[in-house]
Amino acid sequence: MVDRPKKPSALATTPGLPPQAQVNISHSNSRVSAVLPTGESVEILLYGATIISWKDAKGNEKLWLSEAAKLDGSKAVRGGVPLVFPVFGTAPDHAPTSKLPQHGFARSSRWEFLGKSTSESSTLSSSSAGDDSVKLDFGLSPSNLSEESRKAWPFEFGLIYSVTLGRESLTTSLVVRNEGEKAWEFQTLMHTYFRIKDISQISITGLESSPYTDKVLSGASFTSPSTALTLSSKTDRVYTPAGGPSSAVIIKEGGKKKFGIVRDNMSEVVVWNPWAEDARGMADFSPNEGYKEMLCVEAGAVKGWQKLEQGETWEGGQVIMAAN
Ligand SMILES: O=P(O)(O)OC[C@H]1O[C@H](O)[C@H](O)[C@@H](O)[C@@H]1O
Repeated sequence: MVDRPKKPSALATTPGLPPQAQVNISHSNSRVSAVLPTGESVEILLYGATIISWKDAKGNEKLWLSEAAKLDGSKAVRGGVPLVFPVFGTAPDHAPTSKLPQHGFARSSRWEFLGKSTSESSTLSSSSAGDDSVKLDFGLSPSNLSEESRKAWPFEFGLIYSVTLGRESLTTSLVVRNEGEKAWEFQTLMHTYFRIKDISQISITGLESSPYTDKVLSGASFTSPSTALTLSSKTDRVYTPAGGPSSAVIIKEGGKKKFGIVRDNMSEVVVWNPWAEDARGMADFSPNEGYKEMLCVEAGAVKGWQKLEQGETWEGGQVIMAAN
């Protein structure tokens, strides 16, 4: 063998290049995951562009995912962050969306992965700074829909859903565009299942003195008290926070801040926990006692309808901050 004393010792790495976010496509091209150089990670199913995992640098999972969730594209995912579009729940009285299944088709259609972009920390001078965040873009258009969904909602649209993993935050944002000539209306919601330790220790602030409808009480309207919200039975409420469409909602556990949610152009916040009986009634909800370890706080635009004329665009989203 020829001796090469000056042989490069590490062809695989480029000296001087700061650490990069890693993006992987796996499970026969059906999942996209990203890991920051500091260890935070996110995993997204192309089915529904559903975020199924978000972990901090220590590997602690922030989202609740049912042990019986279907991850094979046969059913909307029970857990993580399913995306609701173009209807929240069902809307039998709204003719254009009346034929759609509960929560629409976005969570049960296969999206396209459009690619990633990264951004570095603000300490630009430091050459050792690595990627501080990674943004993954997903797209959905009529050509991705099943024939059934196409028939049920025959409008021309384009969606771009961006999931940005940061050091301490996860940002989800949606751009909705009317690509056709006819105007149409939609609702949307980011159905986040937060992982918690004990529902009895949870309090939520940011929803005080705010109008809400209670789906447990046949959609009756109320104004919430000026105190934090706690949960002790089945809860399914649609709040319009008095602080406006970008006011923060804070989830505390045992009095300590656990998550903060800041919305952009999302006027409503849905709070849902099925509690014991309904959890048992859902075939894909496991374990039965899992309702104690999850809480859905969902940012959405779900009261009334967002109307888009030809060529118009709507944009909205949320930033979720996780405390350690
Ligand atoms: O069972 P799903 O279709 O996933 O819906 C789960 C829940 O979503 C939202 O939180 C609604 O407000 C609830 O009424 C519904 O039960």
